[in-house]
Amino acid sequence: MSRHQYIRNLDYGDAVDEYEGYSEEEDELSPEDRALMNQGTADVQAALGVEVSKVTVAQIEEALWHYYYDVDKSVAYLISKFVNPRPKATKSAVQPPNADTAGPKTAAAQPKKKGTASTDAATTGMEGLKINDAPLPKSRNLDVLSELEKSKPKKSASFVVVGHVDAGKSTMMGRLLFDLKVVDQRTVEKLQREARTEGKGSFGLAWVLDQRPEERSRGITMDIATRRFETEHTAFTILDAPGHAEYIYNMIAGASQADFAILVIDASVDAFESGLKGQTKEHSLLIRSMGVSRIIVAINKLDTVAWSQERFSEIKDQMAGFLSTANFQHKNMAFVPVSGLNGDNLVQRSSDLAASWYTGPTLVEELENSEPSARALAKPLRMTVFEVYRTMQSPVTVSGRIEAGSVQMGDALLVQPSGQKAYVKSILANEAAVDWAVAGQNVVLHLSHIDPIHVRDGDIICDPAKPVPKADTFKLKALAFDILMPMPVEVHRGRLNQAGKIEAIPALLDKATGAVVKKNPKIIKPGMVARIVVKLESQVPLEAGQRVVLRSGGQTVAAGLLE
Ligand SMILES: Nc1nc2c(ncn2[C@@H]2O[C@H](COP(=O)(O)OP(=O)(O)OP(=O)(O)O)[C@@H](O)[C@H]2O)c(=O)[nH]1
Repeated sequence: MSRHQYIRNLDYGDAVDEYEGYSEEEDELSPEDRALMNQGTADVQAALGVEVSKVTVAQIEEALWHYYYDVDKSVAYLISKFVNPRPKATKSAVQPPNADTAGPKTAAAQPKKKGTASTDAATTGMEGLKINDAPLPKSRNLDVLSELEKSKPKKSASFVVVGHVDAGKSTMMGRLLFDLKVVDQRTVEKLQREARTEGKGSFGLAWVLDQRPEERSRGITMDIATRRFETEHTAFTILDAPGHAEYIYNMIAGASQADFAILVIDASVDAFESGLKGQTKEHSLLIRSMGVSRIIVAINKLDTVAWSQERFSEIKDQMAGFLSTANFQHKNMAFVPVSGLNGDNLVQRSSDLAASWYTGPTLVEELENSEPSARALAKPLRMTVFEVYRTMQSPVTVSGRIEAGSVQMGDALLVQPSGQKAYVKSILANEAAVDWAVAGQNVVLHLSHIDPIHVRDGDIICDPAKPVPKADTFKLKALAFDILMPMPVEVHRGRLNQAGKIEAIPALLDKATGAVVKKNPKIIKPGMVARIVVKLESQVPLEAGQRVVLRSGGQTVAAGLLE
């Protein structure tokens, strides 16, 4: 049964009216939803293991309701909220991540408590259930570009953290957040204690980002973890990607939202060499194909080789050579020697005497030196939906990054591929309610006048006057990672995954100029660039300029730009 079933079956106006008259005794859920809720509660309790005593059944039900019975998301939320709560906001310049994306508000989870008839609908979130009978949100018809010009907001940038499995990506980001005081000492010590208890002593810092029980028990990242921090000049969003080959589709989703990348390399004996054959290479090629041009290479775990400058230089030289063949320009590469575990050269320069040979920028300084990609401010609105969930403000709340254009309160939007209209009730950017937001910002939109069944992770929200078209066939200018020929493939664009096939290869192209070298080649070898035609099993929102990755048999076979 669909996770949206309860919402879909409701006539929202009636639901609110009926709500007034329900008695205490009635079960607030339909039998199907009660079954889903009971099963979900049991699954969440099992996943929480020994931590289950810290969470009540009501809190579990709230989380399940909010996340449409998604057990993983509910567990991640409950852990961050009740098992390892974040510290209260400090006066530090560094801001905590967006609270609205972090999970259900208590009141939001109450809409089905039919017995509490006297409760104010606005405080229960019931108001949010009226989908088609509420008045349309009012627009102030702002000229967003001139508002932007006037407000001169802090620069915002997103970066994806990639690299071979176990290179130390999550540990480094956990440590960075700790050193920037986004995460406090008590929380880190607690995570370290818990990690030790579970025989994962070295993963305490990584658990700041890896919050799912399965991630913790396996010691690997499985999905993108998003956290936010601010420096003096920039509001950054971290997209911590999984290194494990099995979860590469989540890494692709992260890379598609990034302005630049941190590539983490394990410098310890033999680890760099095996990583280069594995995800180091694949991730570098992928992020470049996804349009990321600035790369900061964090050469990590230098504590394990006594801060050998020779090892750093050896890795730096090999990586610079490899990255330039992957089409990164030397001026867009930076190399920082670090120990993510100890915090050397992340926020503060290393105090280890053995590391004194390095006098260059720290990792954070290199982040500050990175220019976000040019924003397509004047283009029509395009926003890829990262996640859909319920909040007190709206049963259809979406988070994601505005890739092009702008959005303001009261705007009418079109959701593709469902083709349904929605309106913007309110907007959150950098945790604060705002009247408008522009390309490059990660935002939360509270939508009205749309049923949640019509909005999915990976959808595109666009301007109804200039909608993104839907298609099931597209032409791609693709870099081959493997041999290409007419064959079945999986197509990845942001969060969207679709089965399809390479239907034709009309041309082999010159890598530098894009000119046709040969018409209708039979196969394309790795490293070549070709124009290929891909057919999908169903229609999805597609337009020129989108970045797409093709995979087959568990391998990335090509990536490129829609023509
Ligand atoms: N000695 C040392 N160990 C480190 C350092 N950074 C990470 N580690 C260890 O390396 C292991 C893997 O760290 P993670 O942060 O989980 O690695 P990851 O790259 O995020 O892993 P995946 O996301 O699953 O690919 C853990 O045991 C860490 O404690 C470091 O700078 N020095």
